[in-house]
Amino acid sequence: MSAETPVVTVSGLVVRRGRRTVLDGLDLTIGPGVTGLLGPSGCGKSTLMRALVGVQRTQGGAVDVLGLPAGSRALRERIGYVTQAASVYDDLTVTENLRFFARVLGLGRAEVGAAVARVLDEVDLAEHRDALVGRLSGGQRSRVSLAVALLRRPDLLVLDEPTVGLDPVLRVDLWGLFHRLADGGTAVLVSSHVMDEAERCDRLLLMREGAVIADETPAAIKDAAGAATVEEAFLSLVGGAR
Ligand SMILES: Nc1ncnc2c1ncn2[C@@H]1O[C@H](COP(=O)(O)OP(=O)(O)OP(=O)(O)O)[C@@H](O)[C@H]1O
Repeated sequence: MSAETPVVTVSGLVVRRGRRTVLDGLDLTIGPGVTGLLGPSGCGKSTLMRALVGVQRTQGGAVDVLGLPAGSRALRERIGYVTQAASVYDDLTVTENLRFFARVLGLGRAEVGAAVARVLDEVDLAEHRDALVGRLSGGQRSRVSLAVALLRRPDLLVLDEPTVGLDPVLRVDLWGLFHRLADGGTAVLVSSHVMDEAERCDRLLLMREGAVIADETPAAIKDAAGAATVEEAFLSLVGGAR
């Protein structure tokens, strides 16, 4: 996929959840590399991610992913999605979890061993392969969920706040991993409400109340606002929008 081809195109997206219009005519594109989706709690990041992976009912507009409408069957194996909720089994080992999910995801018996070995290596968990997931640290558990999402070598990886609750060292490790995956050709979309993580993204989408208020590299966002940090830039953009 060329650098110019958007991996995701969202046009005029409207999503209501309950009585609230969470996204009201949202337009954006997402390209290759690591894109950060940042904004305050409740601004609609998870809702947008759900729409991209095709699990969110929408009331208008269009979402295209890898050239297909979001939710298309053909996209299932091309998108990896890690939610905030734990999705792996505590009473199974890392390898048992991965082998189980590999089969659920439809990998052939002959492919499972190689796929499990590859993802263990990618998320740097090979030495914990026989540990029960329930005995792992928070950061290691997040990496098991991530490993599950990598089993099918996704073209797009959607990660909803993957660094929540992790200590700074683990967060840095995880961002290193996102960039390695992006270098390998997987477009990575990561949400966070921690503004200092923004600096680690190739590109940022800053959201506020269901709208994108900036869509640029971290450096360009800071330059435009004359700010030293993305957090300062965000606050100045929010101030300007009032
Ligand atoms: N199941 C639901 N039913 C009704 N409203 C919902 C539901 N889930 C979320 N919302 C509302 O939709 C809005 C956007 O929520 P969303 O989870 O997309 O935000 P977010 O930016 O991901 O927040 P956070 O950073 O806290 O995860 C919020 O106002 C929330 O209250």
